[in-house]
Parts: sequence; C-alpha cells; structure tokens
Amino acid sequence: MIRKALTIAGSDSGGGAGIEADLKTFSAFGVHGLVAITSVTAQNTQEVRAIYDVTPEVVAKQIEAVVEDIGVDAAKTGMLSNAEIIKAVAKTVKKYDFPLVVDPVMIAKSGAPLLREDAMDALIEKIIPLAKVVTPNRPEAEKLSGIKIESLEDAKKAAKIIVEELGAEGAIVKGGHLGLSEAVDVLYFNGEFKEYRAPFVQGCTHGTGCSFSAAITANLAKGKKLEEAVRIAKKFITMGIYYGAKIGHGHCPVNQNAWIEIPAEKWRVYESLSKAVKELLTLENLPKYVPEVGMNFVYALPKLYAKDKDDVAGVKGRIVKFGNTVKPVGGIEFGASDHLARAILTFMEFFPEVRSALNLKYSEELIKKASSLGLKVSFYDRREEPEEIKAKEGGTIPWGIKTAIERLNDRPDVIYHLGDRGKEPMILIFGESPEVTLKKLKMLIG
Ligand SMILES: Cc1ncc(COP(=O)(O)OP(=O)(O)O)c(N)n1
Ligand SMILES: Cc1ncsc1CCOP(=O)(O)O
Repeated sequence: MIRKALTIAGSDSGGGAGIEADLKTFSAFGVHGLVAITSVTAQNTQEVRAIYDVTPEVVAKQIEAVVEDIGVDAAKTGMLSNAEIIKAVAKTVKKYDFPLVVDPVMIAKSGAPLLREDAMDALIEKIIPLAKVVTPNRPEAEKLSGIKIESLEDAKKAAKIIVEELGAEGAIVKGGHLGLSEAVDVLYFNGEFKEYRAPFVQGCTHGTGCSFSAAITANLAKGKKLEEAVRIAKKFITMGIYYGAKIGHGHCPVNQNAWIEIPAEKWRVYESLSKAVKELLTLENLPKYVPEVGMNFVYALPKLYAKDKDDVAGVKGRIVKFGNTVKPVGGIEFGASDHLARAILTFMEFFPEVRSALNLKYSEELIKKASSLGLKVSFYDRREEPEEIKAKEGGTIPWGIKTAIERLNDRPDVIYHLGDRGKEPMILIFGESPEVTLKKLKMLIG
C-alpha cells in the first residue's frame, strides 16, 4: 500500500526548498506527496524577491481536501509565514490524528525572513504542542528555547526545553551550525537523548531543513519509529548535501535524487560492465594483449556521483594471463580499480560523458592501427612528469591523462605511454560505456 505524506509549507520558485524540496523527498522514499501551500515565494538560490501569502481559509481547505479523500499517514509544516495561517493550520490539523513534524522555518539561507516577527508566539503556542517532533537548527532552537546554543550540551538543553516547556513530544536540534568537525544532531524524545552523527560534508545546502524534516515525515508515514526515521533522514540529508549539483549562483540545492539515483546507477553500471567483461573474456586473441601487470576494465557512475575510486566499478584483482587464456581474479566491484579509476576520473573532468576505460599491453602496431581506423590517439611521456607531481602518491596518471588530452586538444579514444624505469608501457582505451570501449578494442585487436 502506498503511504501518503502531507506538507503544509511555502513554495520556492527555485525548486530548492519549501514544498518543492518536500515533494522530491517524499518521492525519494516512495511516498505519495500531498500539499497545502501557505505562501508563494519568488525565490532563487540567492534571494527571496517576493512573498505572497495564501489566505488562512484556503490553507485549511487544502488540508481538509486531501485528508478527507486521500488520507494522510504523516504531515509536516514548513514556512507558515504569519499568525493567521498558523492558527488556521493548528485548528485544522487538531481534527486529525496523523503525526506532525514541525520544521520551525524562520529565515531563509539567503537571510530573508519567512516568518513574521509577530507570528513567533503563535508558532510556540499553537503549533509546537501539536508536534510529534520539532526540527530546529541552532538559531531556530535559540529562538524557541530562549537560550544561547554554543555546545552540544546547550543543544541538549534547548531540545529538552522545547519538549518539557513548550509541549512537543520530541525535539531534534540540528548541529549543522555548531561548527564541530562532525554534524551532530540531538534528539530528545521519551525522556532520553539520542545523538546522530555524520561527517560534516561540504556541498549544497539550500533546502536542508525542509528535506530533512520531509525525510522524517516520509519515514513516519511508512510506519517507522521516530528514532529510526531520524536515523534514515540524517543519512539521506548527508548524501543530498554531498551530491548536490551546482545549480544557480548562490546556495545550491540539496540533491534529494541522490538517495535513489546512486543505487539505481550502481546497478546499471554493474550490469553493463559485467556483460562487457564477459564478452571481453571470449575474445580469442586477448591473451597476447594483456599486460604483465594485468588488465582492468572500469565504468564510473555518472559525473555528479563520480567523486572518488569507490564510485568506479572494476574487476577485483584485475584480469590476468592464465596459461594461454585470461581470467578475472575476482568479480566486479566498486573500488576495485586504482590506476584506471584515477584515469577515468581525470578524463571525466574534461569529458564527463566518457565513463569507461580499459588497459592493454603497448604495441606500436596497435597504435598505428588505431590511427588508421580513425580513432583519436594521444600520449604522455612519463619522463616529462614534473618532479613535484612525481613526488605525490597517485599523481602520475591524472597528470598523464590531462597532458595527453591537452596535447590533442580534442577527445581521445586512445592514450598511451611508453613506460619508464620499472613501469610497463601501456595503452588505455576510453568510451562512453563499456559497450563502446569494447567495440573500440574489438576494432583494434579483431
Ligand atoms: C518556501 C521556503 N520554505 C523554506 C525555506 C527555508 O529553506 P532554507 O533557506 O534552505 O533553509 P533550511 O531549511 O535549509 O535551513 C525557504 N527558503 N523557502
Ligand atoms: C598498472 C596500470 N597502469 C595503468 S592501468 C593499470 C592496470 C590496472 O590497474 P587498476 O586495477 O589499479 O585499475
């Protein structure tokens, strides 16, 4: 059965925060999203240019309309804008018994107020006591609790005040603004504290508060316990920030799709590479092109998600010569390649669509053939590598790929180097997918 979650919040025309972020988050968790729009904002990643509030009656009617027909398993509030809307929302949601997550939105990342000064009392008196959980960031928690928050201990005190004095069932004070090396959130619920920790990642933060509270709401709608819903939401938001796309010129938006897109893309990459490796191993004359150090065949996740070697799939232990045949040492795994992973990640900085590569034993004859077939060939000379790059672990391949691409001033199909002391000469073939890379290999050695 599909679960339904309702967001009672403002619209962000930039698609980064507000109901737009909430709906994307609900979708990421497979929950059907419902909306009651409180306010229309003309907003982008840099500023809020205008705010136009919906009448309290229409806000209430939106809630009633969806509850009475479709049903709501959990709801959240975001930007409530003014005291009249707050009162209307409180009066309406009281009639129903779904859990309510309250994101006490006060100020946009860009600095614009999203809650009128005179609406703070109404928020505290009318909405907070209805909350299953309140999800303030540090400045919002300071406003609600009336205490200054400078440490984790202060965050705990604020969470306790929001529950014990303001009447919420639970409160989670987010530590993203605490300046610690980890982002630590503190939940106070059922008389106990629980800490949620994640590395403090750099990335895109517009819509974090909205998406985090929406993720809790979606998981409550799916029947998860609050502590579990918060744990999942924390993972979700860390990923969304880290994999955010640089959209707009201000605070770029959280990427809610990362949560579903990365596992889906991993599966596509795995399937496609597995199929190509299987076919590669059937190539009759392959053994004579396998280098002494072995061969690998890699496929990276799409550019937005390809940050390091763990985002590149390859053959564990490489493909090696075995008598007159070749054998993969292990299976296809993400993080299995080191050299080719570095090569493809560098290549993708220039040509993001080229996500696959394999390596072959160098032969002059193959290079000549590549050119005669119309493949674009470039090279690098390891003896020309600057000393400071040589001294840096893992720097040679990125330098070499960059040098070869810049030399050709075009997108190469093949890059080779002639080796150096203790380094075997090598040919690397590149393609948009393992299928394309394999096609080029077959043209060359077929
Ligand atoms: C319409 C609307 N609602 C909420 C916000 C707040 O989002 P943001 O500025 O990203 O702040 P956090 O929620 O991430 O702390 C908004 N800007 N617009
Ligand atoms: C040694 C070497 N140098 C370039 S490709 C290659 C073999 C594949 O290495 P990896 O398995 O680390 O990608």
